[in-house]
Amino acid sequence: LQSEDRECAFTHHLQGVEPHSGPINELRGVVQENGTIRCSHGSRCYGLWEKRADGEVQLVKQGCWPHIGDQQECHGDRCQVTAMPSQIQNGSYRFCCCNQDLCNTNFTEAWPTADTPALRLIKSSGHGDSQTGEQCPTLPRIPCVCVSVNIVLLTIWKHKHSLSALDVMEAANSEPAVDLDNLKMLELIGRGRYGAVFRGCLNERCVAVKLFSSANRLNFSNECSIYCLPLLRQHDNISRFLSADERMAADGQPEFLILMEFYPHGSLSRYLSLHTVDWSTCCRMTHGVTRGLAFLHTELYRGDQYKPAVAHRDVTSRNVLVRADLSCVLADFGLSMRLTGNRPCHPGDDDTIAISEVGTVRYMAPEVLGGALNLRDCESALKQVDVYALGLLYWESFRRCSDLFLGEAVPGYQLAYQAELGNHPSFEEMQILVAREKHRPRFPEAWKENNLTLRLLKETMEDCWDQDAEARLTAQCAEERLSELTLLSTHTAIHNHRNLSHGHWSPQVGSASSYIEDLQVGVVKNLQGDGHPTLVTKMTSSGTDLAEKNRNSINYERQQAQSQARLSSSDSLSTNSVLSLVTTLSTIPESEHKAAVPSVPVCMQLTEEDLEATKLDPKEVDKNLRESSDENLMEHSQKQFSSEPQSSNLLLHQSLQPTEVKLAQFLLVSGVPPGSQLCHNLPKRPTSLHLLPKTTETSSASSRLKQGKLKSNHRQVETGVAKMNKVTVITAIEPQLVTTVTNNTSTSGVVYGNRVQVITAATGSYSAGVPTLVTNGLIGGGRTNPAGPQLEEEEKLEGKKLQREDHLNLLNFSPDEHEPLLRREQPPAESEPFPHQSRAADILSGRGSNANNNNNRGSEVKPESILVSEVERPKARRPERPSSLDLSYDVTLTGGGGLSASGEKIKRRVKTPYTLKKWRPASWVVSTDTSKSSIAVFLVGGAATATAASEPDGMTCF
Ligand SMILES: Nc1ncnc2c1ncn2[C@@H]1O[C@H](COP(=O)(O)OP(=O)(O)OP(=O)(O)O)[C@@H](O)[C@H]1O
Repeated sequence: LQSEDRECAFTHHLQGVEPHSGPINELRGVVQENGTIRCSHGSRCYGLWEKRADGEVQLVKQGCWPHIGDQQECHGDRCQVTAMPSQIQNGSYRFCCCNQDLCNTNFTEAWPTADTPALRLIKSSGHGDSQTGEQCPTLPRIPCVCVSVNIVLLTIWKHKHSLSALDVMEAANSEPAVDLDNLKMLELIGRGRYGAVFRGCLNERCVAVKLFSSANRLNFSNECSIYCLPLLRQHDNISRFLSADERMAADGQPEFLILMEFYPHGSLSRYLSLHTVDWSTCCRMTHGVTRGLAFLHTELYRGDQYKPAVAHRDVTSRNVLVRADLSCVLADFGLSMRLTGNRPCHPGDDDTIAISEVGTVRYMAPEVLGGALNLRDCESALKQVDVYALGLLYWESFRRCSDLFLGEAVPGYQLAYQAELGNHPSFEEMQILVAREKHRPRFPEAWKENNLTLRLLKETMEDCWDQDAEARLTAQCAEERLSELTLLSTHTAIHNHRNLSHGHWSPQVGSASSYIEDLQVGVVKNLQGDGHPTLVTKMTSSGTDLAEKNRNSINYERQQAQSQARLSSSDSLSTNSVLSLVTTLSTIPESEHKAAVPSVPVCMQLTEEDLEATKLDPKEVDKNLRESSDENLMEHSQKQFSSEPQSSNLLLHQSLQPTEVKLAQFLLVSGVPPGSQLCHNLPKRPTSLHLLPKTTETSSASSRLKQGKLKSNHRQVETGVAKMNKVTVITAIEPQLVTTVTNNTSTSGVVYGNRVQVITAATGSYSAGVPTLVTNGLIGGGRTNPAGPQLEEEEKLEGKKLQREDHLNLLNFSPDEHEPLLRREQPPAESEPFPHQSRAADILSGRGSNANNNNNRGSEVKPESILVSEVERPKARRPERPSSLDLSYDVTLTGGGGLSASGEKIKRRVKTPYTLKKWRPASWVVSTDTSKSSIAVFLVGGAATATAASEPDGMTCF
């Protein structure tokens, strides 16, 4: 039945769609001559009506409803409105969906009301057997900003972007219109790739106005449509959208505005460039961003409201805004994308091409840079891309945490990879550094100490920016990590003193994703690949009891976990049981942070033992401790932080960690040829940067494979260039800033073509004492120094790597603003190195390979012979963290012969509590005692042959 075509009543007056003219992928069907629509892919029919106060009913939209499974009532043969209208704007909208041909012609209200019979048939006009003869409206009167914006956009884009019923529903949820006639633009406060941001004033309220030129209206509309999603605007960690509008610019072109709450500290990047932060503030900031992202990624149902999962796709420290109380919100949804479960990414779609082409180059995940985004599961893939960037954002933030640099100067603010590639990294440089060389931002020397806090912090970053996208944390899990980190003291007098004396924010306790608190009790379907709703309940606490309650709550969890572990002791299930218990910790709403101030911070009451013992199965700990002794960890840490470049001629045994040696020995004993198998377990860093090694007879197949991949990259990149060209042209007609700065006032002019609009205003608290804007460099190219004055200090210390970059000290101007989303020069000749290779190679070899990278836990280099054998084989997926999370490492071979993790595996990983993960050995753990061990080692490809008929080819299980 799912694949059956359904004929539905169709009304799409807003778009003026003619029969047969609607693209099938937008309308979800083909419009018929008789005005109906034939829906494909098993879509259902839907209808949306507006019922006015005077009782008049007007049809808004009818058509195909592709969101099967989202609404139970879609299975009926009649279009029944089951959601109480009070949930929707003014109680005036009626939505229903159904699964019979033309069942959406009329609707019935399926709830009893005082003045209507339980099932009162309400007629709508337009199709089929109209009972009341009311005329279909050609344009609904929907009194909300989002819809008016969307209507404007609809007329502009006609067939390009349609307003779905869901859009209208979501729009109906929005706030009443704001009258923008009284809006005054006071000061330019920032500029991004898609527009300029002004501080403005509306009815004496300070607002931020984001101005998009007509060329960037797609971003504008996308941002609006995301802000208009149900539930989004209620979230604490999503920037607050107020209104949107279109107006005519001086050049006669339309321009678009988004009105937002004004965040006095500006972006996180700006704040960090001007201030250091203490541990608790830093945790709070990063936790807020993570919480916002986790919420964004989550598909949510509440009553009749549905919020799809959304990928941000441009997570950067510039797209996080800082409130006056230093809490943070996620902003800038111009590139965001809905990832509803029913939204497939078909390879080859326009959509699909766009999927892999966006973002800020600096923050692009290796799979995006390498053109290897997994489009088969784009929902997970895009979330993973966001989490990668989140890891970089953590690094930027905690590097400014004064409590992590006791007794020494806190390093100046740096963007991720700024030390390596400066202010304007090119796509190629990023590709070499991040995708090929697996380089990650370097942890400061001061973090070398392996105390618990630092270890957890570093692991959290590493687990976010893991090279293997599927091995990354989910945003929900990252949020849990941040919650746990918040509990930890940095073991410093400064930190303790601050907590005691200020105590303005008590650490949030609990590992359950706390964004749900805002929604009270909700059914959440939020995990990648996890179709099971999770019921989350809210627990609150307040006042001085808070700390004790938190502690009790944790102890309670510990007891539960331990007793559970006792019950199921010997098999891997015990671990899973512990995991599930651990993930249901109670939570405390952030809104209570301000009020509930424990006299002694929770983090000071908890000892390290408390935290470590809390959630661990003692047997698991014992086992892991044996394999992962402190010495091992220390050794690992030393390797991580070794700044000495390592020789490329190291012998194999020198490049292996003890556990890897164990594995080697084990494999030798098992009769597996080490040369062919071990390389999978070795770090993948090549000794040189030959990205396109010359093909040999023996490696032609794999070389072709690689070339094919590169070709595909080029195709995508070229599209990116085309897009950028558009943007570049547009930039010329965008307002250009002319600013002079005096002590306390700023006079700014905005150039619209040849017209200059001068705005003078007291800069107020926002820019007081801060050189927010100086004489503009934009007209001449607009390159900026995002990092502020501190950076320059550090640049000198950083071996003058950044001196090549021009710095103009415009804090609010994106360093990447004039960079393409993707930019690529001519593809190099096959045998030549990449144009920027030498720079990246210099960085990597001169300073030693990145020691932080969790993917490089072993040695930095590998013997040439192993390199060759790696080139000769298709690259196998590196098994991730076998000892902790994936105790039954569940892998399947895809049709193409590559490995893919199963949904089960992802699910388990997603739910892995940190405390178990942190005990994982630095590398492999192999036990030959199969009766006691729940660990399986899989060797993939090469000489190993399957030992059982059930095992896939090329994979041997020991
Ligand atoms: N609501 C706001 N309140 C205060 N400052 C803001 C607000 N929105 C944006 N800004 C400032 O304006 C700058 C530019 O923002 P914008 O979102 O246009 O660009 P961006 O995020 O820096 O770059 P891009 O759009 O290319 O990602 C931000 O970095 C921030 O400093």
